[in-house]
Amino acid sequence: MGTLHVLDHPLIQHKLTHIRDKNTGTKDFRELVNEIAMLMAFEITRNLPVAETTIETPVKTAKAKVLAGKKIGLIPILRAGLGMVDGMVRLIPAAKVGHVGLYRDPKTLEPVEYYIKLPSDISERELIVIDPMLATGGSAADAIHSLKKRGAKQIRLMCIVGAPEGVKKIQEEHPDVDIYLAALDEGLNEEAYIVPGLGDAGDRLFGTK
Ligand SMILES: O=P(O)(O)OC[C@H]1O[C@H](OP(=O)(O)OP(=O)(O)O)[C@H](O)[C@@H]1O
Ligand SMILES: O=c1cc[nH]c(=O)[nH]1
Ligand SMILES: [Mg+2]
Repeated sequence: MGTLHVLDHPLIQHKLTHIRDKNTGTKDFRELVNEIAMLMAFEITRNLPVAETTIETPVKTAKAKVLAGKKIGLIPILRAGLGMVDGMVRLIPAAKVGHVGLYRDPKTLEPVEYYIKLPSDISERELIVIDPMLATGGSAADAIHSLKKRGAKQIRLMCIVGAPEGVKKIQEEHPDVDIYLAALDEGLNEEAYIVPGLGDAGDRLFGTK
């Protein structure tokens, strides 16, 4: 079963409090989502492998470390996942970005895929699927199925707020995928919104409410 990691760094938690607040407007919401994504990226790249190299500092020859791991691919789930991309590529500038367009049908709650465009070498990359919200888990589970169908082998899922229902679904359908959250909330309401959550992440990011 994939492991659930809750990244409770104080800076992440402080910023999360602001995006939960209904009085936080679009500009601040967008900036904070990017900052949280960057901090989460910092945490989840902690174990990337490094190799030793030799460089000349102005003072002497020195052994030094460089990243030596697999190449990374970021896969935002549209729309709301887009709000996390800039923050992450500032930390991982060599990452390629693939897009999976999904929306959750408000009546059936089933994800509907409307777009997919991926780097050609996804099977050689460590993929990080990103979306601020993991509610029923339907969207993320579907996106991960799509990636696997196209050859992806190594996938992690990074969301800001998750519900236990969504975590369970991913762990059941994709036991090979580790999940990273900034917070694990109480559950879902009757419209499958996360409680207490932060409302509709896409609408709050793009001002479409
Ligand atoms: O876990 P689930 O129950 O599938 O719900 C989570 C999904 O719902 C939201 O997207 P939404 O459908 O609102 O699309 P949007 O990003 O275009 O607003 C959110 O960004 C996730 O993708
Ligand atoms: O709480 C939720 C659930 C799904 N999608 C959102 O944007 N928010
Ligand atoms: Mg939405």
